[in-house]
This record gives sequence, C-alpha cells and structure tokens, in this order.
Amino acid sequence: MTVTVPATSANLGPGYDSLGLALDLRDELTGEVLTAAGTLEVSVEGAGEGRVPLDESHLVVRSMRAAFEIIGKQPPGLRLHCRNRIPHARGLGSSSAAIIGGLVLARALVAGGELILDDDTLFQKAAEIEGHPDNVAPAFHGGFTIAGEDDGYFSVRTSVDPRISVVVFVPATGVRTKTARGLLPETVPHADAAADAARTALLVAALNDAPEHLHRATRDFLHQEYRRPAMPESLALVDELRADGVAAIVSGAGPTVLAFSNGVESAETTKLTARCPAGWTCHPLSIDIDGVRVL
Ligand SMILES: Nc1ncnc2c1ncn2[C@@H]1O[C@H](COP(=O)(O)OP(=O)(O)OP(=O)(O)O)[C@@H](O)[C@H]1O
Ligand SMILES: N[C@@H](CCO)C(=O)O
Repeated sequence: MTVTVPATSANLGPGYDSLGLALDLRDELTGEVLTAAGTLEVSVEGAGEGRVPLDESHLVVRSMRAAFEIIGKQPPGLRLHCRNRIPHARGLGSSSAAIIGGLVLARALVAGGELILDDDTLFQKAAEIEGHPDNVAPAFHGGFTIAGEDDGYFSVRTSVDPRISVVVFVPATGVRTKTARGLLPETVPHADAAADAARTALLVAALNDAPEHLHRATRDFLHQEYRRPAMPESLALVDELRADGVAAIVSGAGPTVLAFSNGVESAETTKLTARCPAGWTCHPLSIDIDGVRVL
C-alpha cells in the first residue's frame, strides 16, 4: 500500500497550537507486509536520508506499530520505503506527516482496519504521539483546520479562500520543535493574550474568504518573539516582509518563514521568491485540500 501525506504549517501567526494549513508538498510512504517473522526493512530517500534511524525507532514505524496495536494485529514482518519531500525540523510538519502517514498506512495494510481504528481514534492517537494537534489535523483532513485539546483532542476543518497560496522560505539548517517550545514562557501578559485572541479570530475570517485582512490577522503575540534567539534570520525576514505589507509569519515552530500570496504563478509570488535569502530554498505552494491519501 502507498499513502501520500502533505506538509503543514501550524500557528499561522497568532493561532498557537491551534490553526493549521495543509500545503501541496507531499511525502510518499509505501508499506508491505512480509511473511518472514521479525523482519523490518526500512529505506528512506530524500529528506532525512542518512540521518533518521532505520529501525523500530523510526517515527513512521513507531506510528505504524501504534496503529497495529490498536487494531490488535502486528504483521509478521514489515517493509517500508519513504520518499520524503518535506524538510525535517523546519516547521513544515514533517513529524506530523510521518505520524499520520504511518497510522493511515498501517490501517490500510490490515483488511477491515478502519472498522477498529476509525478516523477519530486515529486522530486522537496522532495528536497524542505528536503532543499537540495543530499539524496532525491538516495533515489528516487537508485544507485549513482549527484544533485544540479538551476532553481529548478536537479538530474542525473550515474553508480556505481559493485565491490564497503561500511562499515558504526554508533555511539551510533546522531548529527542533522541542528546542523552540523550550523558549516559551510559562505565562504571558493578559493584554497579549487578549490581542492574540482578536487576531486569531480575524485570521479565521481572513482565511475563509477575506484575504485582504491577512496582514493584520497574522500578527502574533504568543510565541514568535520569544523564539527570536533560536532563529534571528527568520524573524529578521518576517520583520522585513511585514514592513513591506506582506502577511509573513514563522511557520510552525520555525525556522521556515511563510508568506501569504495570491496564486503560485502570480506576479506577487514571483516578487516574493526573489526575496529568498542566499543559501535558503524557496517554494511557492498551493493549499492542499485532500489531506492524507491512500493510493
Ligand atoms: N518522515 C520522517 N521519518 C522519520 N522521522 C521523521 C520524519 N519526519 C520527521 N521525523 C523526525 O522528527 C524530527 C523533526 O520533527 P520536529 O517536530 O522537530 O520538526 P517538524 O515536524 O519538521 O516541524 P514543525 O513541527 O515545527 O512543523 C526529525 O528530526 C526526525 O527525527
Ligand atoms: N504549535 C507548534 C507547532 C510545531 O509543531 C509550536 O509552535 O510549537
């Protein structure tokens, strides 16, 4: 079985640990059940090649094992091949893609697997493995999602204006999400929380059907500034783009910078890509509306 799963951008500025957007850049995972008991063959091409482990600790394998455990059937042996296009530790949801991809792949490999591991159970397990739901929600559903934690995790997919696309500026080196989360304070001033709530609410409207509000709506008060020491060049690019009226943010936990645009082939997108800093890579991307797909 083969599944493909999209990159995602979380937070989108003020929507810390809640808002997420699926992007048209996909990892492809192919899994096969082997009859030889105890066999595990993992191969990786593209992002993470030569760096991620090729044993039971590989994130896709761990996620597949979690799914098999819920379903109650571990296969005798397993072969996994990953074709990775989502860069790792850049704020583009590589870990969520690995988790959602692994859970869905395992479910597809077991006849009737979706009867036991239904969509909600799968989403809960994915958010539990990741630790927060904002990337796994769009990786699973596609499009623009609002997620959070209550009695378990919840997620709602809402519409995204078809005029909207993005440009991502990806630095050569990454920052681990764990490191970026470690820079956040325990508490924030009430005034910042209130300002952030207003922008988050506006951002939902802006992404739904009012992109003219995106610049104001993407101003964050909860995390980007605290993370500046770990990614000064990214914050400098955000500042520079915003000063020129571009709705730019740090993607997820960074250090990728995401700028909203109006179509992958538009003049605005061409102008934005010309601003890619030396040594970084830049991708104009459409919004993915499919989420994870079993081929
Ligand atoms: N496809 C994959 N296969 C195996 N391991 C992966 C894969 N994707 C991510 N990982 C593991 O997760 C780590 C990156 O996760 P991390 O949460 O730090 O960043 P991210 O998911 O790319 O960014 P963000 O969560 O900010 O969007 C990698 O260094 C690797 O250990
Ligand atoms: N909301 C998360 C996204 C990265 O996984 C963060 O900013 O830490």
